[in-house]
Amino acid sequence: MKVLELKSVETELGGSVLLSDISFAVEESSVVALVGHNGAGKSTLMKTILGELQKAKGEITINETSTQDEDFLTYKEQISYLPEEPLLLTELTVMQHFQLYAMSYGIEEAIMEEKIKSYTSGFELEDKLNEYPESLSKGMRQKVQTICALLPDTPLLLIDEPFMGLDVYAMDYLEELIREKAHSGTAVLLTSHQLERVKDIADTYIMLQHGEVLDQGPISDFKTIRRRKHDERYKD
Ligand SMILES: Nc1ncnc2c1ncn2[C@@H]1O[C@H](COP(=O)(O)OP(=O)(O)OP(=O)(O)O)[C@@H](O)[C@H]1O
Repeated sequence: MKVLELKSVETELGGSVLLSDISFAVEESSVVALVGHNGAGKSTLMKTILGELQKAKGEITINETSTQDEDFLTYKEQISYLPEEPLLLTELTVMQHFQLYAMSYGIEEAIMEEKIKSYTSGFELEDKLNEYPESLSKGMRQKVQTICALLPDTPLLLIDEPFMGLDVYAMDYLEELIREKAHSGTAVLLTSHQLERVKDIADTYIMLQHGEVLDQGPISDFKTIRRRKHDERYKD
């Protein structure tokens, strides 16, 4: 099933077209990597899917029925999002952030507690539950935001630069969690510049350039394309 489908989506901001004619689908239980140079439009596309940026044209549908234009609340409830930069609230502790996310997605208390225990142990944050964001390191804040996004079991998980600021152990653990999510049915769309890591977890890729889809296909093709470009550059 197509958990996310975009048809000819266009996004404008301040009179300039940032995305044009974007069409693709993300299937259930799959991981799709959104790749491209700085400024290619990856974060803009994530924000357009979330509805933080309003699309000028096209259609975005979740689970083949819920369109962004018709019932935005139902549409939005089916998405969990990990932003590129942590958006933590200064007045809430780490635990209160988790509770806030769990409550807003209606997660049962026992399930929430079990997940928090498991994720905080995996990310080595068990002793930080009563701390405020200002007393955490950048990587720890990123881990807190990551756990918030992983708590709900939504059909679609959007992750913008998941590995940024994480140490290698946390990156490996997150990679494992993303695989688990996909295995249990979640459709994952992630952006990353860590191409070596991405090619191990993604099933397919979408390459953006200047706000347009330059290329898309199975991740095995992406490896070949990259190798060919690398070989061409160094053949002399
Ligand atoms: N608030 C904004 N107002 C105007 N233009 C913007 C705004 N945000 C982004 N852009 C422009 O949109 C284009 C795409 O930016 P975007 O942040 O989506 O790129 P990206 O692929 O996520 O890049 P990176 O890899 O650096 O994170 C860029 O040309 C950028 O200058």
